[in-house]
Amino acid sequence: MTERAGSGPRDRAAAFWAGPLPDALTVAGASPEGLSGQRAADLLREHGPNRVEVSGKRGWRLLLSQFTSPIILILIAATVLSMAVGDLIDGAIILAIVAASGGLGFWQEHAAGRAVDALQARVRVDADVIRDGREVSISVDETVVGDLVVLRAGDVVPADCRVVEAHRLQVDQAVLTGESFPATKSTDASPADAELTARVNALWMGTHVVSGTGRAVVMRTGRNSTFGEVTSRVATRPASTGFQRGLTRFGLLLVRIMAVLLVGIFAANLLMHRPIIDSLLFSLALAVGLTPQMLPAIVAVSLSAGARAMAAHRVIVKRLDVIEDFGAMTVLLTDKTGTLTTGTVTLTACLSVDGEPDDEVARLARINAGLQHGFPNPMDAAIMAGAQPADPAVRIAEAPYDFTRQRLSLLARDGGRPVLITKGALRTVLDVCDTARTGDRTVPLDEVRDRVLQRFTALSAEGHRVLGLAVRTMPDAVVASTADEREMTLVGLLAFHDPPRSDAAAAIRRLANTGVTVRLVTGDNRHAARHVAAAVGLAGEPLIGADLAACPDQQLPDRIATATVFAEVDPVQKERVLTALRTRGEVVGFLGDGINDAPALHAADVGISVDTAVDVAKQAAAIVLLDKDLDVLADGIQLGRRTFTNTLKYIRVNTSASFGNVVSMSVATLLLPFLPLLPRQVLLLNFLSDIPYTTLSTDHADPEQLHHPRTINVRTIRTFMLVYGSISIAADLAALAALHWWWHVPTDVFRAAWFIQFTVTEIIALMVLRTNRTFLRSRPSMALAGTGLLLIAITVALPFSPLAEPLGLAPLPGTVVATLAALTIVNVAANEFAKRISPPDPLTTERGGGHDPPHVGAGTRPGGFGTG
Ligand SMILES: Nc1ncnc2c1ncn2[C@@H]1O[C@H](COP(=O)(O)OP(=O)(O)OP(=O)(O)O)[C@@H](O)[C@H]1O
Ligand SMILES: [Mg+2]
Repeated sequence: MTERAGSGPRDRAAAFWAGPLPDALTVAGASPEGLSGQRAADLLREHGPNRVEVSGKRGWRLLLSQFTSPIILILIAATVLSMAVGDLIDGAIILAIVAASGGLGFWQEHAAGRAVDALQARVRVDADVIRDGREVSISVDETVVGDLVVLRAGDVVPADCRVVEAHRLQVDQAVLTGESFPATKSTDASPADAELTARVNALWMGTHVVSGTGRAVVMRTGRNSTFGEVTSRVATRPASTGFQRGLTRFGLLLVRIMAVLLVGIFAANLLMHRPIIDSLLFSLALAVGLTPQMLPAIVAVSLSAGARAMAAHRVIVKRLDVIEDFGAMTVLLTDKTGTLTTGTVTLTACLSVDGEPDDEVARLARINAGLQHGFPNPMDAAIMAGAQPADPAVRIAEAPYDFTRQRLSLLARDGGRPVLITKGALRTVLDVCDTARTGDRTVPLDEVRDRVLQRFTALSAEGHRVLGLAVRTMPDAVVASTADEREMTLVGLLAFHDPPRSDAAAAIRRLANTGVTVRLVTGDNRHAARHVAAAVGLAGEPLIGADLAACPDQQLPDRIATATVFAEVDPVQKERVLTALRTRGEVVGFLGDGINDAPALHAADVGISVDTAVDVAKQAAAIVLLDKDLDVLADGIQLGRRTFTNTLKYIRVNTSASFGNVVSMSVATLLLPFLPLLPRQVLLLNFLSDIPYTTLSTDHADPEQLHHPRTINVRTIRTFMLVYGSISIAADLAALAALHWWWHVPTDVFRAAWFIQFTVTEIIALMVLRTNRTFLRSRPSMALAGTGLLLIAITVALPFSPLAEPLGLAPLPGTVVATLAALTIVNVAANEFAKRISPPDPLTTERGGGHDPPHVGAGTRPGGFGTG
């Protein structure tokens, strides 16, 4: 990646990885002692928060965006043109209605955005920096150029930094580079023209520390960072969630229909020698009626309402657009420790190779756990719990724990000589041992191997987590590397207890009852995995990491089809399992809290973490649970489905009544000697019928609508459109026939009557088609019913009001009112009848056999872009 020339801070910090460190510190205005709190505060005020701002238009930009759709722009231009040639009043009315519609959308979206900002502030991702000479935790947003950042495993790299100090610092850069193996960082200089991956002394915003420790100085923040640059360059990337992709396809469908109608109606009107400007405005007004221009506001409002409802259950939604995918989730893949188990690990036994309790094993374990400098973890904490005052052993060096090797080695001076003490998953410890200590003797490992494995299996099957412990004396050693983990002597086993959560089984059953299957994926061994799985009601033989590794990508989806438990997997395999499930057409949620869960959290449709998780997991997650409680997940899923169901109601009105109205008007232009409605009436109708949508997010859903995972399905929308659109059109044309050919009403009465007719069909679509039940048996929310009635009242009153004159409406005679009322009853009956044959909400879950369009975007996850 090459740096673009420019000016300002970007330019000064360009190629900050090249050249001597002191120069870089000067450019950043940093010192090895960190910034003062005052200076940092000044910088923050001057340059703004360290944020990339992926989306979220606010203020003026949001307001403007309500008017920037091409069709609205053309309409405004045409109106201004009509005003120029004389029709001032008419034009002004049109502009007023367009402004009011835009204002309504803006107000809705704005309020929704504000509410969500407040919620999201409840989950904070921290950075540790040196301020005024002391280490403090601040929000990642508050880091400024020049800050000295302290980094440990599990930390998020808050901005682009230059390394000042590194101890076996390993960083996962997959977010930027896609490479799944961690990169080693050091203070070594990099050439100015080095590739991104070759800049060993640079750290990038958005990446995270996998192991080791270090310090680094912030060189670029926010949008000046490489991550910010990449993100803004791909700002127009395709919608990321399944639901968003569905909406996009629905939008395209409408645009296509609209284009045909627009041209058709305009041409027809011209052929019938109607005034050009009027015909143009009429066609444009119809086109506006067909574009679901309230959709962004509806979606924003219902998502924010959903997020607020979830917050009441202590579930914080960080990325709003996943709410619907949350409701669509078919598989929940979960980590073991702390989610299915209580996460409070206790050390229950330190055993010799012969299976006897052994103090020496306990002592060695404490040296290993107590002197390690890697990240804090429950196993080491359990070993140290209640430990005696410090052992005389002295730390020399360490080969820190990593998730692939699954071992932790500590080199210590114990009784005068350097000893390498290694503990880890038994399987991986045995790999590096060739002898074992039994009694006072050291014997070849093979002599005891079977006995050890039997004991290990028995302990694991009882639900213990078992580690192996091995030693090797290393005279004169001053460093420890993973290569030293060889020719070791097994000295014993450590058994830990971490009981399954008592509520897990019930929570899993509840999820299963609502169509979500839970699958377990863990780094722990197969026996322990099997035990915990059985305890929480998940059956099945575990599939092992080694089996996964041997399976090529193309065969993986079939291989994992029936597996419920995955054991002995490393972080990369967690992600592979997840991706394979998505390829199968599943909508996959991933629940995890460790550094090793970050890749899978990124790759999931719905990444879920907990507030106590490491920072990187919290950052990667789209949803954060404030309590480690599986039951709230089921609640959250219900809310996601309700949000989805309500959004679908809007789409349904749009595709039946609104769409039907447009077709009816197009047909009417051919049948009538005059325009069926004036352009301003079409726009007003459109504006007024938006009013009930402002309360749609409060609506109730029927229990059966929440019972299964839901996804948007363009095919069923098309069927729906055909059936219910036709009914609506038939009703409109029946009204037309009665008004024009039977009653022979004058033009303005006709328009007033049709205006009411159209509103009524929209209300029917909203109230009748919101449920598969008979409409009287499904109660709408008070707010929705209220705004619906308000809309009818306004529409019926309009022709009798002083506004009737400028709007071109006239009062209706009683006979016409009676006809419309009768038609309405027939219309409702027809819709109810159609519901028996073709339910408006088919409640199906679309799950393709791996080739289904909803998942073609599997590779384009947020954050998953290449180096460009
Ligand atoms: N601090 C440690 N020292 C030595 N070995 C460890 C340590 N932590 C974990 N291990 C070993 O590595 C294995 C994998 O643990 P890891 O935390 O990577 O898996 P995980 O998938 O997060 O597990 P879980 O599902 O239980 O959360 C453990 O079962 C254990 O054998
Ligand atoms: Mg874990």
